Amino acid sequence: MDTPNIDAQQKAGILAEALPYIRRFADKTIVIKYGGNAMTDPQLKEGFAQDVVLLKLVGMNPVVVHGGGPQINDLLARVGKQGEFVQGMRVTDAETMDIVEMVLGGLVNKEIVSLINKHGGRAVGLTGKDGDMIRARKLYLPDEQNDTPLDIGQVGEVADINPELVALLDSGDFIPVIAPVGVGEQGEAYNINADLVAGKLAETLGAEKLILMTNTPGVLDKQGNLLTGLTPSRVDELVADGTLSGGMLPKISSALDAARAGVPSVHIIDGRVKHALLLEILTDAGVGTMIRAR
Ligand SMILES: Nc1ncnc2c1ncn2[C@@H]1O[C@H](COP(=O)(O)OP(=O)(O)O)[C@@H](O)[C@H]1O
Ligand SMILES: CC(=O)N[C@@H](CCC(=O)OP(=O)(O)O)C(=O)O
Repeated sequence: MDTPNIDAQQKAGILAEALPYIRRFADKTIVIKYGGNAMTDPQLKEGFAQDVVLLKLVGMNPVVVHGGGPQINDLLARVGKQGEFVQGMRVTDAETMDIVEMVLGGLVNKEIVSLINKHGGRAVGLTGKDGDMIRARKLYLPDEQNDTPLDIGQVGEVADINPELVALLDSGDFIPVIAPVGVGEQGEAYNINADLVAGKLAETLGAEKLILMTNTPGVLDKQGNLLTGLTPSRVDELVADGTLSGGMLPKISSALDAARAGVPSVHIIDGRVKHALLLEILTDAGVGTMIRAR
């Protein structure tokens, strides 16, 4: 009889170790935010799609919300415009909004859908306009120097999410892939930061986990060391002393809101690590930063 080599035995052992996690998360919803910065390497993108398909096949309900900030910047540059951000949010005039919608709802969304489907999943791509799913209102940013809030154009915050469409897709074994474009009362489009959509969606769907995949090992302190766990008071300190800035601001705020709203586990992880999703969900190897409600 052939003795399986150690490599195969190790693989079998690893698969067996995943069993308790598979049982624990069966039928549970996992909202995965796939950041534009984490989707640069073709091999990593393939790995991401494989992981999502695997999670679905073992009985979980992965729901993907994607970003696409760098991809929007690329198309803006091609039409001679430079992306501008305030407090981690893109200043969005009418022309920029068209490009945001084209890139997020078109290029990026369909690329992720195709990748998942190539690996045997049944992904369906949507924006928040589909089925009137993500209703938005205009977002005004606080201005520290002034009492008047800042107007950064067609940028929205989530007013309300209708979970019916996602539930319908889940029940049909489809994998929803959602672009963060919201719809206003008059049918107008709003550009919403993808972290905010993912957090609200996790809350609305009663998700078991919210995973925000980005391009850093997690939240880092001033010296660049990984902070593996964060409480709201620690986050306040890190914002106040400037340790958290740019795109990390909406991310952490969305993560905290979701944790406080009862999402049991909220993580910011490094999407540049191969199979980061499987490591996070199916092993003890904690990767990244866990955000706690208290
Ligand atoms: N303390 C911090 N720890 C980690 N990243 C930080 C921190 N402060 C700011 N950042 C920035 O936040 C970025 C992640 O946010 P963002 O660029 O919006 O990525 P994504 O496309 O994944 O949403 C990091 O690449 C980093 O430049
Ligand atoms: C208002 C706002 O900033 N919207 C984002 C939406 C995309 C996004 O969030 O992409 P990442 O996750 O890759 O950063 C933007 O226009 O870049």
